[in-house]
Amino acid sequence: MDLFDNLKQKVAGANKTIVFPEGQEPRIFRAAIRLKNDGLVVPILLGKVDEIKQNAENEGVDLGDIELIDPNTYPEDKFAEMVEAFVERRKGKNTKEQAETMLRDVNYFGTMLVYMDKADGLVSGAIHSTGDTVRPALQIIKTKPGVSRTSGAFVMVKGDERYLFADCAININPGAQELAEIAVESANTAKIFDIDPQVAMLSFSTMGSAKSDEVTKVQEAVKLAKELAPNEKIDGELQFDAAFVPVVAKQKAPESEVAGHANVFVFPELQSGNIGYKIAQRLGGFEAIGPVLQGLNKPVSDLSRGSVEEDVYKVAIITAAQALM
Ligand SMILES: CC(C)(COP(=O)(O)OP(=O)(O)OC[C@H]1O[C@@H](n2cnc3c(N)ncnc32)[C@H](O)[C@@H]1OP(=O)(O)O)[C@@H](O)C(=O)NCCC(=O)NCCS
Ligand SMILES: CC(=O)OP(=O)(O)O
Repeated sequence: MDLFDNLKQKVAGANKTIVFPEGQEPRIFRAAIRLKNDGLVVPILLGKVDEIKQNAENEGVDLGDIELIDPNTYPEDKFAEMVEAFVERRKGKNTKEQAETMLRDVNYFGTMLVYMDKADGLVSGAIHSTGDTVRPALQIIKTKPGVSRTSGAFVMVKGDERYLFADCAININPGAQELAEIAVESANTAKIFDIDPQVAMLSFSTMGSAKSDEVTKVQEAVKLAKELAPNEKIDGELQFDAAFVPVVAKQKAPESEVAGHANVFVFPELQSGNIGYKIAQRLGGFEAIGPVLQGLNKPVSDLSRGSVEEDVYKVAIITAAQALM
């Protein structure tokens, strides 16, 4: 079955509420209306209500009874409750005065709706940078027990081919422990997409063919990942060709059970991860859906600012599916 038909079946009728902080943006409200009409999620749009309505009218879109919330005109008693919950969660890191300012920001406000169980997930980043989109989630939603760093995965789709790439979005230069966690979380994320994970930890070296601190980091991460998840198929360090091409794998890594047929690719740091996914997308013709944030207590998804309505639609479906887990 098509990947998204399968995910749609999972979320249909579950009525998961997804908050979209960039409600005035046509790609967002168009996707939100489709998601609502298709019975896949219950959307909430944030922003200046008049602006959202005007933009929708300009685009010839009927918003119907979709919920619109402006953080600046949110009822005072509810806002005070949110401020209190935020200050409590931040445990002395932000004052009440800071909270009152921060929570007028749509990303902080939307993230608090998720934290306070008024929404099941959040999708943002069509206009905002990744930092502005995810920082509230890192500070408020936080990582699950046993996970120290959240990371961002893309599901890469072309025809029947599907792969998972990570971390393409968050950790600029992860250490070995963080990289190991990214590998384990990526294996878990792959299962959402019915990928039976075979995780390759990528490098410019295959099984010791080069020596450098960068390679040693990946080797250590492989060892730690195998200890963290002994039942997962995780191996490395592998160059991409050794990870992906059976004939190259035979030559470079004949002992590896992952080499030659990896489907989850863990990049050694963010430069290669972000560049790598965009090359596969723009030159390789793969659809890149994400980044899906892994390892958070509740689902929050970033979008590339280059995303189109269809990407928003699909990322929201994934976010709703994560909320069901
Ligand atoms: C994600 C990112 C914005 C966080 O940077 P930052 O806000 O400067 O982070 P800080 O170190 O100030 O940490 C802010 C909070 O987030 C937490 N945090 C930071 N990175 C985290 C991670 N990967 N996982 C979990 N928590 C994290 C910190 O612990 C801190 O929490 P606290 O306020 O409760 O103490 C930064 O790592 C970044 O810019 N990454 C690259 C994003 C990007 O441009 N990607 C390419 C496009 S997708
Ligand atoms: C994921 C990503 O690269 O996001 P953006 O294109 O918005 O920087």
